[in-house]
Amino acid sequence: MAQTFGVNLRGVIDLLSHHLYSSPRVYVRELLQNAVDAVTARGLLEPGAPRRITLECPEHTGDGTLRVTDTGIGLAEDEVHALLSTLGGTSKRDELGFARRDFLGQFGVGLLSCFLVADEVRLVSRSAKGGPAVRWTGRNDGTYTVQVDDSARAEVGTTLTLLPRRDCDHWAEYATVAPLAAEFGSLLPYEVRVVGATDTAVVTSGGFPWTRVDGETSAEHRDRMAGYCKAVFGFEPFDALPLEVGAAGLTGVAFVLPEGAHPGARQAHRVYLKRMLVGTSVEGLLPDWAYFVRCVVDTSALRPTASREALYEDETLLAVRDALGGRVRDWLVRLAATEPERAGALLAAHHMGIKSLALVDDELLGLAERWLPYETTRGAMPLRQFRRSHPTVLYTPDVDEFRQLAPVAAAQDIGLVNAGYAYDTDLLRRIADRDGPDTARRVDPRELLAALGRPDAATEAALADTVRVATAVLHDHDCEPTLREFDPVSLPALLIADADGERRQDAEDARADADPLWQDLLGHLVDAGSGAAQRLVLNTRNPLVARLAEVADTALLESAVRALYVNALLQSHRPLRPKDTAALTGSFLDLLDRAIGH
Ligand SMILES: Nc1ncnc2c1ncn2[C@@H]1O[C@H](COP(=O)(O)OP(=O)(O)OP(=O)(O)O)[C@@H](O)[C@H]1O
Repeated sequence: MAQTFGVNLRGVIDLLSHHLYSSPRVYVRELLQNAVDAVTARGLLEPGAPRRITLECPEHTGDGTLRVTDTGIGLAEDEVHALLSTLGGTSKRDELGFARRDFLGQFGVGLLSCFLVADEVRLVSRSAKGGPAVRWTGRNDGTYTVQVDDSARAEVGTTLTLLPRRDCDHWAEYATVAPLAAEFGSLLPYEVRVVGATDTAVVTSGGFPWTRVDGETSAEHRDRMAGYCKAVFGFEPFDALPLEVGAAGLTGVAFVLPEGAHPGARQAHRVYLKRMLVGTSVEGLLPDWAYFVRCVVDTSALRPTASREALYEDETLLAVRDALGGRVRDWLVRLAATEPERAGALLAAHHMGIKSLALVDDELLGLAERWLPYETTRGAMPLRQFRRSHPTVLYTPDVDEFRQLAPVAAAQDIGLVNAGYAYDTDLLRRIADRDGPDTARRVDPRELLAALGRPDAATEAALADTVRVATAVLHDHDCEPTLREFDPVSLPALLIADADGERRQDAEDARADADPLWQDLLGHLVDAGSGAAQRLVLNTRNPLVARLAEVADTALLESAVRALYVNALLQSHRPLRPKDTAALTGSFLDLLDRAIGH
């Protein structure tokens, strides 16, 4: 025979009330939510019925309790059993179990959050549908009592009384409840009042703060939005974009951060669901690339998680994310067309997000190309500008390589772009895909070598010995010397990597460490290649290099070549291998020894 699960009520109540929600503060939200739903339900039945919700704090009630009264639909005795006394019992789903559009609640567990702060909850209610008033008392051990008592309450509606636990008194105080009610409920459609000893706060304000009010000029609206953003997020926005996604019943405003937000920064949006605050740092409302935008929205179609503190990642949320991302993107494109200066400043401030979007969006690719500055041998400038004087954009995919090649390229009048930062190389590849392979190309260091002039025969002859010694010394470092004359004169030597040679060198290094089986195979690879992995290009225009021709002492020549090699290697920012470090130390000490003399 099939048996049903036994349920330990106290355990379930503890689980739901203490572990579903992140903080006891949410009990205020759940109370407001039930009261709002009850008022809404009554309004559907009796359009002219009063719509009031009042929270009376212990300072006012005088007996240590918090009292929440609403003029809502109330509950009859059978409903009290079916809804209040049943976990998961809710009046807010339709026959098929779907959450009904007009209501905030849907899970039938919210009332349990009262047990976060109270041991006992008392309810007195009179239903708008008729019948006598009824009393219900629930305790955190999972027991409850129901009593029909027609004298308990004359008017239709519900009063809920919380007896705070001894250690939770502060959760019921006016100083806590009034700000919490304001935070969660300021946009609710009915008047919510919090009463303390002498103060009364009406926490609801009517319309959405982002809706333009009658008679407000667009400049006034903009100023008001800037003030609202400052109050909510703490920054002066670069701009405020109205948001509207009809299909998701969404309205709101998106604020663009003024400068350099970090791309890894968490998106933190303020989300209201049917006018009740879900959370102040809800994620996933915008695509990742829009990390520089913060939204405040109200929506009726997105689904909250049961704790009501985050959004459920479903198809609707995906569609909303797409729609809002599209809105931000269109705004960017329009800004670039109408206010190019401002757009340029914004794009420069948020270039990471824009670049990541430009990888998949042609229009943004155009904006990135027109506005985002790149480091080039002609100074910092957008690619569009660079392309005007360089039909083919030569770029290095590596910052270190750029640092090393740029001075030489600039002196030879070769334009070079540093595409070593995030997304840059991919963007240049996209531009080449769009406009043709000749538009942008990774520079091959060897083509730079080809652009450097050969020294005259006399210079070559004078340095023949130097080259011979250098060839022997550099062999150990898988490097070959070459003589060229180039600017800048101050640069004695340039180290250029040869991709084929590098691969061969890697294989050779691997062979040294590999077991015999692999050594053979790697040996084939090593032998198949030709040429060294690197080339040390000695600049014959440099006075130091020129003077090497006069050095007769071979040992000194060797140290000088080693020193030039290591110096060029350091400038290329490539890692030093143990033999390079040894060359650095050896040549330095030898030259020092010679400089000091005997
Ligand atoms: N102030 C009230 N007036 C009338 N009915 C109420 C009131 N508070 C609670 N109820 C009834 O008790 C039911 C259970 O409330 P509870 O807060 O536990 O869940 P819910 O609001 O339906 O869903 P959720 O878990 O999403 O809040 C409600 O569906 C509602 O029918």
